[in-house]
Amino acid sequence: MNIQTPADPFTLQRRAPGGGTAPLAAWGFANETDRLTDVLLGSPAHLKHLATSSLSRKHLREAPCNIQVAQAQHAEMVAAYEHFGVKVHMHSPEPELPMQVYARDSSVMTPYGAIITAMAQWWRRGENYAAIRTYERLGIPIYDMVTAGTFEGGDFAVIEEGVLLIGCGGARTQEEGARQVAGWFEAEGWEVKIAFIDEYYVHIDLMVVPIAEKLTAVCVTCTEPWIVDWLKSKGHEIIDVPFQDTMALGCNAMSLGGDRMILPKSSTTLAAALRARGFEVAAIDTAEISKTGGGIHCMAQALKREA
Ligand SMILES: NC(=[NH2+])NCCC[C@H](N)C(=O)O
Repeated sequence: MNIQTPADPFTLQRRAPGGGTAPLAAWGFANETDRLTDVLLGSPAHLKHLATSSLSRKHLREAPCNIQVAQAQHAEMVAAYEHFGVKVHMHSPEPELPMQVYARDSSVMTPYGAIITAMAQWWRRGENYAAIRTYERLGIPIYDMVTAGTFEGGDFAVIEEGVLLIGCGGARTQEEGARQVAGWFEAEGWEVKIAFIDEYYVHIDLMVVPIAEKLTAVCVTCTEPWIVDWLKSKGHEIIDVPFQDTMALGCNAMSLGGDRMILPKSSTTLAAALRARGFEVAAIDTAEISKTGGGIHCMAQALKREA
C-alpha cells in the first residue's frame, strides 16, 4: 500500500506562536548535512559588482568582476549540483536585483517552512519579495517573516538537529532581528546561540560551515574561541580553514550529504582535508563570482534533505 502524505498548503505564516510547529512533510530538513535532494539558487543574469563589503570593494578597486566569466562559473556550479542528482530550483531573475545570485540571504529554509528575511542593503530588499513569490510558486509554506530590524540568511547556521548559531554583525543582521529569530527557535525547543561578529566578515557562513555529521569547517583564526569550544563540546571535529582561504570564500562550501561537498577550487586546504577523509569533492572555480562578495554557500539554499 502506498500512503501519500498530504502536502502542507502554502501559507504566509505557518509558525505556531509559542512553539510546537509541526515539521513539513514534503520539504525541509533536520540538519544541514543530510543528503541534499533540492536546492534553491539565484540566477547571475543581472549580477552587478557593487561595493557591498570591504572585500567586494577591494576587488572593485583592483580588478572588477568580469560578469560573463562569473556567469560561466555559475553554470559550472549548477552542473555540479545536477551531476550529484540534486534538483535545482531557481528564483525568477529580476533585472532590478543585482545580488539575487546569493540565494542564501533573502530567505532561509527550516524544518517548518521558509523564513523570509529582511535584507539590510536597499539594493537587496526587493529580493525578499521575490523570495515570497518563489516559495508560493514552489508550494513551500512560509514559516514566518522577520519584522524586527534586519536579518540576512547567511547568518542562520543550523549546526546540527535542533541547534542554531545566529551571526550578528550589526551591519547586515541586527541584534533585533537575531533576537526575534532566536526567540522563535527557542520556542520550538532548539538550542540557540548568537555570535557577535565584526561586520568586516559580513555573515557567519564565511567562517563556520557544516560539512557532515559532527564535522564542521571553521576559520579558527577569525572565529571566537567560545564557538569552537561549543562545537567541540558537542563532539564536532573541526577542520580549520586558513584565514587567507576564508577571505577568498574558501570555508563557504556546500554539504551535499553522503560525504560529498561542493567547494571553491582555491580552497585547497579544505579540499585536501576532505579527500583525506574519503569525501567526493567537486572543486569549482568561483573566483570571479566571489569578487562580488560571496561564495558557494552564500549562493545556495537547501530546500530538502533526506536522512
Ligand atoms: N551568505 C553570504 N555570505 N552572502 C554573501 C553575500 C554577498 C553580497 N555581495 C552581499 O554583500 O550581500
